[in-house]
Amino acid sequence: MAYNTYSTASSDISTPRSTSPSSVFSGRTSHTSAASKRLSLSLQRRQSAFNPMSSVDIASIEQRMKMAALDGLRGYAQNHYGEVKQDKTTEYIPKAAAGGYQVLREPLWNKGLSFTPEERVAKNLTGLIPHAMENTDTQVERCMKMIRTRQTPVDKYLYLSSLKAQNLDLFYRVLIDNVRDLMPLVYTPTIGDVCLQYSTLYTRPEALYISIKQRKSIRTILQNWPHANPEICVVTDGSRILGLGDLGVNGVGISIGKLALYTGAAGIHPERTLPIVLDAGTNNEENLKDPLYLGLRAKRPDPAVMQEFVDEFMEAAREVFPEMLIQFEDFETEKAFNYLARYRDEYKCFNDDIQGTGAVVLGGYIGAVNLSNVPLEDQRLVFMGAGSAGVGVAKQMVEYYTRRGLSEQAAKDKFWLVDTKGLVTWDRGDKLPEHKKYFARSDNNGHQFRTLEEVIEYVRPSALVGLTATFGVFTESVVRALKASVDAGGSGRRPILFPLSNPLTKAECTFEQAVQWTDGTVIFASGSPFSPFAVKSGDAAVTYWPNQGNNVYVFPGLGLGAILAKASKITDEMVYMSAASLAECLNAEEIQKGLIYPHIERVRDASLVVAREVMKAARREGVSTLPEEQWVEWEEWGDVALTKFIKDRVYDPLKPPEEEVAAGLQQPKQESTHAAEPAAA
Ligand SMILES: NC(=O)C1=CN([C@@H]2O[C@H](COP(=O)(O)OP(=O)(O)OC[C@H]3O[C@@H](n4cnc5c(N)ncnc54)[C@H](O)[C@@H]3O)[C@@H](O)[C@H]2O)C=CC1
Ligand SMILES: CC(=O)C(=O)O
Ligand SMILES: [Mg+2]
Repeated sequence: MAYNTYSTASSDISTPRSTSPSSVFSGRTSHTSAASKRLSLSLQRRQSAFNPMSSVDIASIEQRMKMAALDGLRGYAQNHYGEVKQDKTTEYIPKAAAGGYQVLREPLWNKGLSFTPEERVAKNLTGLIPHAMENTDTQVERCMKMIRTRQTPVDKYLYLSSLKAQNLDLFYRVLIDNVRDLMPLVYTPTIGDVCLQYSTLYTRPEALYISIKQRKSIRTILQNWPHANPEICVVTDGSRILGLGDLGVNGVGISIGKLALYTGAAGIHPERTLPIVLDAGTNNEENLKDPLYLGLRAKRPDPAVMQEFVDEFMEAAREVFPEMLIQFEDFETEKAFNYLARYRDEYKCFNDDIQGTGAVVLGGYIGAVNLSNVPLEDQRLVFMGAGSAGVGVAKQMVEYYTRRGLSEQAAKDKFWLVDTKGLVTWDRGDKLPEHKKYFARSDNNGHQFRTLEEVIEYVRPSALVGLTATFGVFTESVVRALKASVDAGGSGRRPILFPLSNPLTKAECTFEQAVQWTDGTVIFASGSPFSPFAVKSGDAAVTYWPNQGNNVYVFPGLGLGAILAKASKITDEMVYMSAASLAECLNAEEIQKGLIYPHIERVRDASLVVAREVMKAARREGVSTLPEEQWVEWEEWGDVALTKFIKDRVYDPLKPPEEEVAAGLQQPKQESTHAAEPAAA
């Protein structure tokens, strides 16, 4: 019978997971390998026993789904998928197969328990989900309850990851509304643990995994990505993941985590994000020995070979996705600097660890100087760690000083960089790598300073920045010496102390230590979040507020601004403006609390401001390719119009429209209802 016959072309339909048009790894290419053909045949057999729908109808559904996927028309599929005509000649046609089940399996279409009675009927969902119809708040509450019951941060991450695979809108609503609690799970510190165990935790693909062995197929791999026109890609080679070192392919977790924040913290649609890991092997012996390790079991290649691989990737990425912005993430030091220099003028790309971190720390430093009672011109900064982040931050600060009138040399002279061998000087006897030369000191009169204590005694700094990936290097004696060197200038002067390494296990010191060792005078920012710290004094308690100095305050807004401005590249001015605008983002309550970054709950507000100023910088620099008339119009209306333009484009799922809330049509908290009995099933 015709309805029992499945053509190869329609075989995908037999498994809901792989047929959803925008589910990961379904999509435009047909199965070619023998294994997938076998799988597909067995699925056909299984399905033909279960679903006697005609191959014509199935092909037509598949066609519709593919059209929906290719056009990115989610609404098309949602509105029309349930209307697929059924073959009247068949005795029993599972309606769910003609719509409902697919809708529930597709994370971008699934609305959980908030499908209306009408939708349940139209999409053949009746009975496939529990009877209750719930509003967003109730569903968010359930998720938060589930997260709280999970024992470890990794378990909580896994719950969230599973939610993300099932209902994207709900996942992002939960994340956005609970960012203080959940960002530490989807990002640092938990993402560090997830990366360490990625090969064991793996259940499903979430990224593109491009092995150096497949370098001739990079275009095909990119074309296999199921979503059209990604706007932002975070790519890593896993060689320096947070402060955890070379994790090989397991480092892909950081690309996934950063992109969750592009959506959560800046509102870039999740379908427009693309996580990639370039798998060129690993020098991590533990990974190589792990039978479950998912990456290439080989040592990393020569830098020249790696460079060719990355060259090929960049070319292919531009060819397949010409509009896509590429963020380099967590490449080890030399590669980070080399690739940035090599690609920054030719491609739309930036390096988050060098430029994003530079901007976020400068943004915080501007506020910190105001609080420190040490004038900008008197600040002296010691950096512990002279790698991609350390040098990136110091250079961004030099830019700030020169924009305030200092010569480049005078600005540079404010920085003393320290690495594992001590103060970086020209004459300390080792061959300095290229990136350290800019800040190498020559005014040390032949003296070498091997320990941080010696450097502090010599420099008498007002600020100490840690980017070493080494836990505890800011010891009590170091922090007390910093305080003493600041205090020496007069009362009320406060030390700036930024232990910025991630995850928490790599922080140079804790917040509690910083408060205690400076008698509460510290101005503090760390890479991963610490909790506020309360100290009892008599009957009262004083609460100290830490800051999180993490590039999450910059990269989402920088990326969003560059995308919306249709920038052809990322210029220094755009990066600088992300820092300068971040520094302006504090509200009165944050200033009153003595913060230097907005509360993390306001990261989306900050990203919006950063994106706007980045867009304007792109326009000034002549790299925005938006039509001139558009800019003229915005310039007439000022920031209001540009802000509205950005707001209108950000993804803010399951949020009642502002006008409805204002009109009292949507209460902040609604009672759940039960779905009315469907009129027809
Ligand atoms: N808060 C944030 O937003 C960011 C934090 N980071 C963190 O910064 C850390 C470093 O990152 P990268 O600069 O990219 O790494 P990197 O490997 O390029 O640089 C590390 C530097 O620290 C030095 N170092 C290591 N151990 C040391 C020790 N005991 N004493 C003195 N110097 C020491 C090394 O010599 C090197 O100069 C990582 O933990 C990373 O997670 C990086 C980017 C952003
Ligand atoms: C935050 C970040 O980019 C890092 O630790 O590498
Ligand atoms: Mg990073």
